[in-house]
Amino acid sequence: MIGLHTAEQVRTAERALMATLPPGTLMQRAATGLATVCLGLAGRAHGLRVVLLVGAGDNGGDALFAGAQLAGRGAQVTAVLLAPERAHASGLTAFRRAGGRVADDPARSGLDRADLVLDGIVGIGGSGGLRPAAADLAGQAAAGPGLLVAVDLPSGVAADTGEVPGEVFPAQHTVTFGAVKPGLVVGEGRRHAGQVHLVDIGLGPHLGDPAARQLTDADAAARIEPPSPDSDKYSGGVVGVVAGSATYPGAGVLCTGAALRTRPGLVRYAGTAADGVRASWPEAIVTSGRPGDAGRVQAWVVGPGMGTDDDARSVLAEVLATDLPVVVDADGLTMVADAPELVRDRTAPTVLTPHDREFARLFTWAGGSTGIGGDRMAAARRGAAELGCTVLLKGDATVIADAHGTTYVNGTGTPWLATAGTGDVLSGVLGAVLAQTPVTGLPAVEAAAAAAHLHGRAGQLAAADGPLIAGDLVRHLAEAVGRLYRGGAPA
Ligand SMILES: NC(=O)C1=CN([C@@H]2O[C@H](COP(=O)(O)OP(=O)(O)OC[C@H]3O[C@@H](n4cnc5c(N)ncnc54)[C@H](O)[C@@H]3O)[C@@H](O)[C@H]2O)[C@@H](O)CC1
Ligand SMILES: Nc1ncnc2c1ncn2[C@@H]1O[C@H](COP(=O)(O)OP(=O)(O)O)[C@@H](O)[C@H]1O
Ligand SMILES: [K+]
Repeated sequence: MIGLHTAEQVRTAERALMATLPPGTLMQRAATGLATVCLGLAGRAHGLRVVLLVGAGDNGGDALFAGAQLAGRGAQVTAVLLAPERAHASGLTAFRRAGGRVADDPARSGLDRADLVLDGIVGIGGSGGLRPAAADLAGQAAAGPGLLVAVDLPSGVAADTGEVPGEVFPAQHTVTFGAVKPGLVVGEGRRHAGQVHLVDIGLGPHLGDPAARQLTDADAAARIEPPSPDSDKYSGGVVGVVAGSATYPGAGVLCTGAALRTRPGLVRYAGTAADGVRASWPEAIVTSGRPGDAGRVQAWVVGPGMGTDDDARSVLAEVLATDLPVVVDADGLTMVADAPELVRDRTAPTVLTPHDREFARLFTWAGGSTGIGGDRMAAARRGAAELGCTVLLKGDATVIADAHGTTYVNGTGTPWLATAGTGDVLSGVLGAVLAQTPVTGLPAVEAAAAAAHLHGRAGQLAAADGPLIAGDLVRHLAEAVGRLYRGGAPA
């Protein structure tokens, strides 16, 4: 499990640890980790042209000490000081002593021919959009040829939320210290962090509970129960699917297929796309009747492509009136927006899986001029609390939150998933994981996080050779599940 810790949580842990160590120890650990990652990325030190962008705080101190180490290994290192009189004093002394050069004029920093640029402008001490001089340097770095490495956090990204209120240093790599900050993996910040390298500076015992979490492959595997020798087709949990329509059977086919491929015990389908579903999936038990005619299930998926007419509304109400876990997606969400009490009054778990437009329709405060806003974790938590459910807010970093504030940020996937029908597949995967929860006892928020993780991995596999369509995702689910269980080993 990867814990995501806010700036305040990191500072609290740092204070506790620093009290036990000689002054400067943590910064030395951070700088040594940073220099080590940089050497690994560059593959050499001698002759390497490095430019440090140095702000007035400890983030700049990290850059200066790391720059000193690189200079000591033969790199040609130039520091651009944003506030020369406030630059980290001992960092600057060490840097000069190691042969580093301070640029007299930011315009002649060498950013136009650097091999490597370290962004030490601002770290967890930042607030608001980058100030003009810092924004200008970030822009020059982005325009130049150097590999862009952010120190702790790309300058311009809000550590706790991933909001980017102005200009930003567009990092290709971020070397972060002590703990991964949410802003590196969620919202817009994720798009500017590049590959994240976590340097252990010893904070672990002092960190406490994270503000949010991200599952690893092993975590996801542990949350999707494989069959055992005493299993039968019912013991993995039976999934019920209400999706698609006579005119548009596709959503029913994709959703049913995804549920089957995730955990093929038994999947029941009830709805007007029955003929199409039966033709595609002879393994499913299919009725064209109402959910009540389908037989017993342990979880329902309701909504994708089912329409929003009076019949659809009454079917949705029937499913939500059960005492079973329910995933509500797509058209189901549109109908819940008109009748939120259907969800609010439930005692069994409900998982809503909106994309941004559906989210804005569901929650009036999010539908205003500012929309969801830049803090996607806060938005998902607020929506979940308002309806007493779990909200899975889709995006390039899907956020899952429940009414207690427990939050996960998904770390898998690919932009190729932005294609029609992939959401229908996600709801089928989620239905299958949720149907196990009466046996596994897994909270719905964890089931949803595991489903999003698996869905993203299937997307990565399906996109390995080029563009994917939603059907490819269903076809790659079995391999994705198998890889999770085998720890990612190739098939
Ligand atoms: N506290 C510790 O023990 C450790 C801290 N470390 C480093 O220290 C950093 C935090 O240092 P600080 O608390 O000094 O804060 P920062 O260095 O992150 O930022 C403070 C400086 O940035 C400026 N600044 C703030 N917002 C800005 C904006 N929007 N545009 C331009 N400049 C802005 C401020 O005027 C101030 O000079 C961490 O991110 C990490 O890199 C590491 O050395 C590990 C140990
Ligand atoms: N740019 C992106 N990068 C990664 N994943 C994405 C991106 N855009 C969408 N996705 C994922 O693709 C899926 C799309 O779902 P959805 O919008 O409901 O599509 P549909 O309704 O057509 O099935 C979600 O799982 C979402 O997280
Ligand atoms: K930085």
